[in-house]
Amino acid sequence: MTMQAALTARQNRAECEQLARRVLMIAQLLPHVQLADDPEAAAWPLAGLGDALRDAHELLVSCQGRSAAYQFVMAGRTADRFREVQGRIDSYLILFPVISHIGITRRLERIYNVLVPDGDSTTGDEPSRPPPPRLSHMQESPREVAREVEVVRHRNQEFTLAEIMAATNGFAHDAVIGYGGGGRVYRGRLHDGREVAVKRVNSLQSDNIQPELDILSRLRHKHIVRLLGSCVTAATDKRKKRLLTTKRTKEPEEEPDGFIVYEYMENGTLYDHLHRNHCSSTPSPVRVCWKMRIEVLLSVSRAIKHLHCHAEVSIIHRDIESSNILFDAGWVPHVSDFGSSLTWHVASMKDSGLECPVMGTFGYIGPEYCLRGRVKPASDVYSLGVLMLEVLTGKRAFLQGGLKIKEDLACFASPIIEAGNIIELLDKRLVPVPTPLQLQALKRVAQIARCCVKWVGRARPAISDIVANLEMVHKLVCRDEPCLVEESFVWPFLEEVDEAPHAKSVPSAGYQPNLVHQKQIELCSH
Ligand SMILES: Nc1ncnc2c1ncn2[C@@H]1O[C@H](COP(=O)(O)OP(=O)(O)OP(=O)(O)O)[C@@H](O)[C@H]1O
Repeated sequence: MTMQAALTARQNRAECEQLARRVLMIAQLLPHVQLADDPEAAAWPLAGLGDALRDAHELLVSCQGRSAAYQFVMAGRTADRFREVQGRIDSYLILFPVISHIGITRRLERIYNVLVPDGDSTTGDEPSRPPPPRLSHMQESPREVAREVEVVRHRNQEFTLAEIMAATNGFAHDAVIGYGGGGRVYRGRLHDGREVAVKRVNSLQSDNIQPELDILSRLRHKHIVRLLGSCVTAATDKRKKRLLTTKRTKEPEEEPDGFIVYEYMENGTLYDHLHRNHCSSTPSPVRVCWKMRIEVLLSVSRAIKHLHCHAEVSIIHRDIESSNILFDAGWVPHVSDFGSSLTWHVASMKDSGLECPVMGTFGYIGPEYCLRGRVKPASDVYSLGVLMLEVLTGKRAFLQGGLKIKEDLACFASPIIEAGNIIELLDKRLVPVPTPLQLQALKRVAQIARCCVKWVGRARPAISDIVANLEMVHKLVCRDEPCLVEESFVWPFLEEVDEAPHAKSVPSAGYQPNLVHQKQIELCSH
């Protein structure tokens, strides 16, 4: 309408056309601003724009077909009105880049929120920062959000064998930092100076590489070890063929097939800090600080929550245990070893879990998985519960007597927790005697752990409840004065009863065989 009015105006044509051009600019910019962001948020700075456009249109119409006398008398006033309306429209034009900037920032925040969900930023003594403003998911379809995630998805580098060899100094003996079921792990340095850990997976295990790469490449979380890349050598296919076609008269050669490159975790595993004696003059902070131990548990729970609830496809780790918790140079704990992990789709998930071969580490495997081969997210919760008990007691997940597994930690600790003898349970080695407030917090951790190791998967808490409760515990240890929140905080799952057979066993009275032990021993000997 404005353009049309400007064309037919006979008086003040130059001003009319200038005004029309500005209105046209607004018309072109407006749809972009509304699409780019929340229409409501975009609308409020532009609230007066409609009025300004209406005034512009009226002004242009008023310039049509007036007499020469009218023009002469009104010239000064008309010029003032043009200036005023033009000025108002200009002020809205200036706003467009700002609104567009806000729109872009919000998009980036949304992507960040998807990749690094809230609650993942505060552990340890780090100052807590306010969570980034969130947009409601109602504002954009999940498909659009997924597309954004896809765009920024971490791409893993493919390394050549020569690069891997150079980084590990030709797989030097002194570069070996760990041994796992899959193969050796080497410390290395890439040509760009980054320190890395290289897992060398031998030929018979090489089928396990791809699932681990698929899962890890989807994940970016402060407490999950980061995948940097991989190298699958050409030997893989040839070797497989050879293994299939040749009669095996000798053991297959030791030639490796694949390598996974992770960011390097300088400060070793939680297992080492809890169970190995360090010769270093400075004692491990995990050994000497209760607050640190609680922070480790909170971080691990947050990582599991990310796997179960926030990752693009939900993931069951299947091997949560202390030697799979690694500390980086800043002592930030990271969950590692996704070689046994599997993805699952909530919609297709049966209540009874997924049937699959039993994998994991003795002492940490949930009964439903160990006995019936059915895994579900609650199986990770069981392992996390055992990890909590390990951190509280400083004892290994299974107590070994000679070659036999004597008892598992869940079985040992459950009756003690139920009897309320928390002090009896706590690690008494290097760790200082807890303050009353710490004791209150540790008691809570013990109760959460007890709920996590319930016999029936259904009775265990969801990982989000565990994180919420550990966050309260963390607040408690960080406070100097008694915590008021703690009084009013609800611990819903702590009240539930459990029919767990191990709840009835006698604390530490020698070998207390139960079905899980027997099955674990069976699996172990197998
Ligand atoms: N990113 C890393 N940084 C430093 N050390 C690491 C790293 N990854 C693994 N290690 C070391 O290597 C050891 C074995 O690694 P990992 O558990 O991933 O191997 P695996 O073959 O998958 O073992 P598992 O038998 O537990 O499945 C770890 O216990 C740790 O000591």
